[in-house]
Amino acid sequence: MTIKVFAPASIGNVSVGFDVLGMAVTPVGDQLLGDIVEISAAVTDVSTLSLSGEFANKLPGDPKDNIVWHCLELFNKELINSTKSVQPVDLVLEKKMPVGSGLGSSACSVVAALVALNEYYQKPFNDSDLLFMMGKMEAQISGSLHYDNVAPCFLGGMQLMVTDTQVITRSLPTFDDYYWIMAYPGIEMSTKEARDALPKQYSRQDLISYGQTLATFIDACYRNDPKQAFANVVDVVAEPYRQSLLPKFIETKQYLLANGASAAGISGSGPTVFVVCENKEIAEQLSNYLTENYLQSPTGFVHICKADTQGARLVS
Ligand SMILES: Nc1ncnc2c1ncn2[C@@H]1O[C@H](COP(=O)(O)OP(=O)(O)O)[C@@H](O)[C@H]1O
Ligand SMILES: N[C@@H](CCOP(=O)(O)O)C(=O)O
Repeated sequence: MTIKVFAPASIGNVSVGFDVLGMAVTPVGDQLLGDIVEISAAVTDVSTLSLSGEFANKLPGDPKDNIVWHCLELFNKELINSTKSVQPVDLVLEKKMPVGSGLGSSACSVVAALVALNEYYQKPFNDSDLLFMMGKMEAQISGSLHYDNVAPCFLGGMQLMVTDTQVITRSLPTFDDYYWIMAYPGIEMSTKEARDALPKQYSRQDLISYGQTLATFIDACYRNDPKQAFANVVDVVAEPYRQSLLPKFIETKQYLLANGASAAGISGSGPTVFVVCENKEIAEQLSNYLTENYLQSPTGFVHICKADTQGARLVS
């Protein structure tokens, strides 16, 4: 029996909710933007991990340093803790997501691996157990615990991290008519380094702005008021300190907002930019602009996306 799980790209923070808001995205059409993990019974009596896909060559040379391998180790430990027996498995990671891209690349691998393992063992763990494990793995990679990529990648849609540690995340209504452009310029930005660039403390004014814009955004989501929601996609926590690390970001954002974008910002820790568009025509125009002006290497790409409402899923 072979099981294959796909886990989608996501926008960490969505600008207005640093570390507490994230949204999964999927390109319009039938392309899959995310990672795939395949699992089957091991051919020998030891587990293995092999890699394929466009960005496999960007991952650590030793598969045991891969986050997917760490997921296997954690999952096995949890199985043993719940007195279940562990079997050797062969894992294959199809690394379709660029690393250090701001598209939740490590989250895609973590989520696909843990969901595939859970399916293989016929669901010994529930969604909360899995989410805890996903958070642990993401923290190991980025240096601190944040669920804003793993939660939407796993569950789909827009997710708000809540203070109840048993619940962790709640789904928010998304604006289904809107398009989200994802423009990855083809350069790397380490999440850990981008987190280190942030101040340790913020002013009272920033604190008030953060609370007010996030609260207004959530209120607008529930009232289905896209104009108010997207007017509040403002980042006082990360963007002011990260934008200078991202070549062409400042002038690109200015152009996008002056030419029809409802909102734009850094996806996760960058360098990917996300752009919210109220219709397909604007999305196509701005996506052409980004292709011509924001891409900086041949591995860059631009996708017109919608919110991915499914999250991690079995694929054939
Ligand atoms: N399967 C994997 N997917 C992505 N990164 C991985 C994986 N396994 C190990 N890594 C390492 O984890 C780090 C991920 O970097 P990070 O900046 O957090 O990426 P991203 O923001 O795209 O998730 C890199 O050093 C990368 O080599
Ligand atoms: N909230 C995190 C999100 C990081 O997302 P990634 O896609 O860059 O890993 C942050 O902004 O540091």
